[in-house]
Amino acid sequence: MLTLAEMSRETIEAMLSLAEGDCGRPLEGKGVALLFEKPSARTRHSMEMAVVALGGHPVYVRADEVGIGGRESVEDIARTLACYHAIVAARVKDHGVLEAMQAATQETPVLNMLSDIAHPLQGLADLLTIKQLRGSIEGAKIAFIGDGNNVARSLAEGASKLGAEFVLAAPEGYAFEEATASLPSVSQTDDPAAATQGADFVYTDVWVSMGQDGEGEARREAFLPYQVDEALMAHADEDAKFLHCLPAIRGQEVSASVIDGPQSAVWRQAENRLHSARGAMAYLLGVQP
Ligand SMILES: NCCC[C@H](N)C(=O)O
Ligand SMILES: NC(=O)OP(=O)(O)O
Repeated sequence: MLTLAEMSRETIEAMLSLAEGDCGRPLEGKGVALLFEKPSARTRHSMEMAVVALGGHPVYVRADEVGIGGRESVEDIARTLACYHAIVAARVKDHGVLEAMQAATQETPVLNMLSDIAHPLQGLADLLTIKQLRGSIEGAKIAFIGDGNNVARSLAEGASKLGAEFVLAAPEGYAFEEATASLPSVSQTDDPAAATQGADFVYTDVWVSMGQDGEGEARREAFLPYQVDEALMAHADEDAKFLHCLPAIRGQEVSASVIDGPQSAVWRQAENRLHSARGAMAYLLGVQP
C-alpha cells in the first residue's frame, strides 16, 4: 500500500468497512516494523496501537538506527525486516525508497506511513471521517486550500476513486502535476473562494512540509492569500466541516477561530487514524469485511 491511486474502489471500501467493524486478531504472534525517517505523533501512535489491537507487536525503528543506504542497502533492510514482521511500514523522504522496499520484500506488504508524494493512511482516515460526518463519500465536495502536497494528493486519489469531487486551490507552482489533476472528479484553481464555494469539507495542511525548511520563506509568502479563516469558510456549505491532518500552525494555513471552532472535525479525524490503520492492516493481512 504505497498510494491510494494503486488501490481499487473495492479495496478502499473494504478497508473503510473494516475500520468501522471487527477485524479479529490477524497479527497474533506477529510483528510490524515501523521505520521512520521523519518525525511523527499521530502516525506512530495510531499504528502502534492498531498493531496491538490486531494482536501483534509493533517495533519502532528510527532510520538512523538501521542506516538506510549507508550501513546497509534499502533492499537488504527491507528483506531483513520481512524476516521478522508481517508488515513493513515506513515513513520516508523519497517515495522511491518504498518502491525499492516493496520490490525487495515481494510477499510481505510494505505500508507507506508518508512519503514526499503520498500519505495514503491519512487519506484513508480522511475518507472515513467524511463517510461518518456526511453519511456517504460519493457526491461530497472537498475543497483543499494550499499546497498540492502528499496529503492533498492521497485524498484526491481516494476521493476520485470513491466519486467525491475534489478541488485544489493552490498558487502557481504548487498545484498538482497532470497525472493527479486529470483524475476523474479532480480539478484545480488558484482561487480559494471559488474552490470553497458550496464545499462540504474544507481541508488544509501546512505550507512548509517536513524537509522543506529551506523553502520556508518563499512558501509562506506564496500561500499568504490561502489561509482558511472564517471569511473563506463562509463560501462553503453552511454545514461544512473543516479538516486538517495536523500538526497545524494557527495563524498560517488556518486561523485559530476555524481550527478551534464549531466546524472543526480535526480531532475526529486524528482519532480515525487509529481505526483506518487497523482496517488497512487487517485488509493487507487477508481479512475481509
Ligand atoms: N503529518 C502530516 C504532515 C504532512 C505534511 N505535508 C508533511 O509532509 O510534512
Ligand atoms: N497527520 C500525521 O501524519 O501526523 P504525524 O506527522 O504526527 O504522524
